[in-house]
Amino acid sequence: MDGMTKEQWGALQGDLCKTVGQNSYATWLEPLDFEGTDQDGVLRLSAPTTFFCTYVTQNYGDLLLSKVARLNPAIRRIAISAASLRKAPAPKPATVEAPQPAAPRKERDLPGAPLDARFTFDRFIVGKPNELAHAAAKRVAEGGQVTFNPLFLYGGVGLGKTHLMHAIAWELRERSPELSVLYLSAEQFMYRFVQSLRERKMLDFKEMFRSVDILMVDDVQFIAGKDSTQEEFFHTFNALVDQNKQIIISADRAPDEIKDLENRIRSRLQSGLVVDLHPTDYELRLGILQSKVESYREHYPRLEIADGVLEFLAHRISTNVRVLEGALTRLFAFASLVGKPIDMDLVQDSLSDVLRASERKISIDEIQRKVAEHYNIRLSDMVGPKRVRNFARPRQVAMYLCKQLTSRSLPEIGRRFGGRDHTTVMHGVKRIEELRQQDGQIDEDVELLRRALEA
Ligand SMILES: Nc1ncnc2c1ncn2[C@@H]1O[C@H](COP(=O)(O)OP(=O)(O)OP(=O)(O)O)[C@@H](O)[C@H]1O
Repeated sequence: MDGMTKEQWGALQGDLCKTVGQNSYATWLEPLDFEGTDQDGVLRLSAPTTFFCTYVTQNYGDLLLSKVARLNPAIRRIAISAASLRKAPAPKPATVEAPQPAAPRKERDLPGAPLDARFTFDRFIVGKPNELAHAAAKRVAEGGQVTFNPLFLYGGVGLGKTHLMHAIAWELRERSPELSVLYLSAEQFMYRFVQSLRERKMLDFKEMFRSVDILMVDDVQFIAGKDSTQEEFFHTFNALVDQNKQIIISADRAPDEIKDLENRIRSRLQSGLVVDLHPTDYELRLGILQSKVESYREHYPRLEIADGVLEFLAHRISTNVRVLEGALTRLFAFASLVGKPIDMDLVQDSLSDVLRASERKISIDEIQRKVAEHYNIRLSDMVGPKRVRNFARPRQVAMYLCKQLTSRSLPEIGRRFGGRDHTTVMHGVKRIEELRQQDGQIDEDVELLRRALEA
């Protein structure tokens, strides 16, 4: 059997990304370079650093080997070495070995997608924005009589739809191993369907989909505009509902907002329970970060996180949870690579791109106006020279919020406050930080203003 080619390695990338998720892929797998294969079935990869090699081998070695071996059974081992050391004498590459002889892989007979081991209910943090979706998912996972069919979960990118679906599947598998649970994406459904048409195996396809006890289809918006796939999906759907089998669907929007979806499918999708995952709020983001830190401790037991770092990330990265997780992964990796604690300096160094991309578009003007309004003072007094307490305190609050909510530098903020020096801004920011600890009223004011500005 021939060795693996660079093209084959390239062709695996999409699949790897899907399996481990965009962030982990971009952090750990995308930087791997294909180096070649040896006669004795060793696939050689290189990574940027030694730490990287060890980390990837320990955490992704088995996954890589199983994917590679499936594509090319001649590969029995993967060796990852650091690119910078490759030419140096004999650094032992981190390796992962296939069991000898390779145990025959037990293929599942259902064509579902693999479930992510991390996506369980235990690891799903519940907050106001997702409590309804979580409760509905939990109810379905408890099995028993089918009460709402289908369960339709929807929400924006990275808010936990796939996590909840996998969690349902894990729990059902554990509670009722006899049930056949099929989880797949709408894209895979279409792929199977087209393949069966091409291979003239439609009967097998229909039989297989109609024989499952629980069908879960992720990202159903994908079939919009794909007429024959919709048609087949509709029949599958009806057949299962008729047999009182549970269906769980997810999408990035509500059924009536999915364009190019046949009306009969739309109304079918709406006929059960439709629940949405709302955008995360600060408390939920902080909870998720705290729980992720706990799970990272297994890999990085000695890393310290300075006070305020998680709070800062939860404030600043509000787009989606995936980005939040990616930021934390990068911070931990960076800190352990450079051997430094995780503090605000490290955050600024290692996450500048993420922070820029997720920066709120809150302007200094807006902050000044809101704060002046809140304290009932004129805008001109906020930026004017008067130093009386009535103006100075709101001015400091506004400076503090400018520092927290925009990426403007201290000198720039100073200029916008009537040409003040950056040390004045720094002093103002510090003062408010102290007052927030000592004075409940100020703390409440600042929090209220922050929420109003972010709303
Ligand atoms: N409430 C939560 N608690 C813990 N982790 C969460 C939570 N919500 C989302 N996540 C994590 O965020 C990441 C993205 O979630 P997931 O893949 O489920 O998003 P999605 O809604 O399916 O997004 P997409 O629309 O891109 O498919 C996952 O790693 C998931 O574990």
